[in-house]
Amino acid sequence: MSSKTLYGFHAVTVRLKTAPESIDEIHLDATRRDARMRSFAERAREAGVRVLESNDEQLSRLAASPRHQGVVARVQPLKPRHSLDEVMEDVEAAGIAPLLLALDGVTDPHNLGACLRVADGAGAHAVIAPKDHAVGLNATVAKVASGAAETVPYLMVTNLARSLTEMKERGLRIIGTSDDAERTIYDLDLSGPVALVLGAEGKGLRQITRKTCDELVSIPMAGAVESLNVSVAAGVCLYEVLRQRRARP
Ligand SMILES: C[S@@+](CC[C@H](N)C(=O)[O-])C[C@H]1O[C@@H](n2cnc3c(N)ncnc32)[C@H](O)[C@@H]1O
Repeated sequence: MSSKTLYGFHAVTVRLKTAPESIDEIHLDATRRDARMRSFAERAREAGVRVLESNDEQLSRLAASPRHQGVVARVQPLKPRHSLDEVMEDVEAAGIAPLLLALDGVTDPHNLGACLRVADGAGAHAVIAPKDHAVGLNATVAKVASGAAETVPYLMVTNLARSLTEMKERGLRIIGTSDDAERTIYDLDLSGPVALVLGAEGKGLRQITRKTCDELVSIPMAGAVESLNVSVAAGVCLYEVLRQRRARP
């Protein structure tokens, strides 16, 4: 298996915590010797990972980005993410209501990274996207996700509408989001099994996706702009689910 690069303090820390055996080596900026960096290097060595010192230029080259925060790791790709079946089995075994986030064609790696980060924060069990119309996991996504690309399964499916229908058959309520919907996310009881569906940056939800949803809801917009960034909208909706579930355990 060929190695790939992971960079950024949080992204590499999470990989070190969850799958240290997948890290070939970690390159650290030799000029950054603060306590956080020293303890990070110590943890990596304790986990049996080779730690090398590099300069800023080498790190930028390795990461193919100047935003490496002094930490670049060469890692083996993790085993392919779980299938929807595996995710649902885990969730059902844990006896909790599933919370999934479907992204209908998000193409910007920063948006996907931010969606994964907020999905992790709100306790979502997976993020689902169509294979053909969406950005895959890459180094930018992993960096922006701050470790969440390692913790939240990102399932790329052949046919999103079919996968949403399968979720429906498993008892999930499929809630699409669109700024033109009459009901708002605050009008729904979200304590049961739920999949939230968000649309692409420019086009929003595709027609076929809209039709597959059980209902469509909006997030109220009190100012002049019509819509929110997709990751912000994901945050509002996911945290409304979390708020309701915490209020009604
Ligand atoms: C930038 S918006 C796309 C706007 C696009 N012009 C449209 O027609 O939907 C990306 C996605 O974020 C979600 N979103 C953004 N603002 C929203 C709002 N006020 N209410 C509901 N969903 C919203 C929707 O899922 C939307 O498809």
